[in-house]
Amino acid sequence: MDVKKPASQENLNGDESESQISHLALDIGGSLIKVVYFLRSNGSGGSVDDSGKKSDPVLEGRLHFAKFETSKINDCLEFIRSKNLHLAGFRHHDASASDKTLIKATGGGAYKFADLIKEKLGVVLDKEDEMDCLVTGANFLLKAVHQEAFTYVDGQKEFVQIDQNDLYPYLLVNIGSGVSMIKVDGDGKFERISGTSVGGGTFWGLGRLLTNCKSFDELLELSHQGNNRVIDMLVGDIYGGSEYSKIGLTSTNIASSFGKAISDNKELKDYKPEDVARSLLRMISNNIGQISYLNALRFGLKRIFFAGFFIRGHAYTMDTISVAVSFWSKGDAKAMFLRHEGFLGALGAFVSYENHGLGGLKTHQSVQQFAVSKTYAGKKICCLVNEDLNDNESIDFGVAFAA
Ligand SMILES: Nc1ncnc2c1ncn2[C@@H]1O[C@H](COP(=O)(O)OP(=O)(O)O)[C@@H](O)[C@H]1O
Ligand SMILES: CC(C)(COP(=O)(O)O)[C@@H](O)C(=O)NCCC(=O)O
Repeated sequence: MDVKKPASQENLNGDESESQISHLALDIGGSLIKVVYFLRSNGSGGSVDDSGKKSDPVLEGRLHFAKFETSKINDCLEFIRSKNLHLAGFRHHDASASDKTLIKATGGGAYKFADLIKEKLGVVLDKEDEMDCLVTGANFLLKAVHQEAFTYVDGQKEFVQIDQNDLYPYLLVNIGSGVSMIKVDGDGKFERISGTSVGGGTFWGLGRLLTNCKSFDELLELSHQGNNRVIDMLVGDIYGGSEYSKIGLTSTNIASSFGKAISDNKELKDYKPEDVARSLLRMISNNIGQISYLNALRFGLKRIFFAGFFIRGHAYTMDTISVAVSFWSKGDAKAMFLRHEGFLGALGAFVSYENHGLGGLKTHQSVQQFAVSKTYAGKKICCLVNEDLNDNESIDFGVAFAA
């Protein structure tokens, strides 16, 4: 596709000045809309010539992350409009009117809400395949961002050093509303090998019905305080307090999630919402961990990276998934998590701007000791991330406009 200069460099009047805005990418999922946008630092980069090429190849700035509930898409569109981010797209050569500004977008909502977004923001969504974007985003993070992946064992988070020459193959498990399991063999080389509809949407949907929680965070917080043993039937409950060691089950292993509810002669109201939330979270996390391991086993994959906003960096979720993977693999396989867990698709869509000649990505960091220099998608990327990144709000970045 031929590209004119970025629309962001024309007629901006809003919050973010013309000199600051670069690209915007969206991932509109079943539950959440993920927004990634780049704001360049004041004064960074050089001038843009008539053909849209930058004389200085690198713009320095920050990559920002935001998310909104998909059901509140209007809030998201208002956010984009208030920051004038919608002007940060690109245009076809033949575009004559402003409604031809294109914004990279992925996820089912890129189809579902295309007309609404065109009507409200006057931009056209340039759709990228969701699985492509998840893999591109994962590879990008794993290769270019320092301390992105970590294990979570016995309450301890440990960052994993990624050896770029020994990254593939791996299993990517994206736990969004539903769950996709993707075998990744390289940049752009992958196969979606499995999935399950019992995912984040199930936890939030069932949890809402069972506990009357008003928000996902409330449900998660509630689960933190609960005790699943009140509702789950343990091996010991069946075996009179004993373990069933012959088949590797301890007395405290869950024999049947929610199983106690069949014999307790209780109504839902007799259970504490926190115990229900805990059992539900454990059941779903455990199930995903187990299915993931079985799929890893099918293809002999040792590394499993879990992503998606279901995880939310939540200790109990990560612990349950880790234990499930470790239990079923007898310690052979390891669950790993990503700091930017929910933004893989949006990052993948962002990275795809470079396929249109609109700026290869160069990430870079100002703290020299954490500098890494990677080849990503055939391009050299130097990446640095602020060590003070604590709530995944931004990464220091450089964007190079195509030569
Ligand atoms: N604020 C939130 N509102 C709703 N769901 C949330 C929230 N935070 C985390 N979640 C969880 O994350 C899931 C969505 O994850 P995500 O990776 O964004 O998938 P999708 O692309 O399907 O929206 C939800 O189903 C829910 O389990
Ligand atoms: C259809 C989806 C790819 C959509 O992605 P999402 O919005 O859930 O992130 C995902 O929900 C999924 O993989 N569901 C599982 C379907 C299945 O394999 O049974």
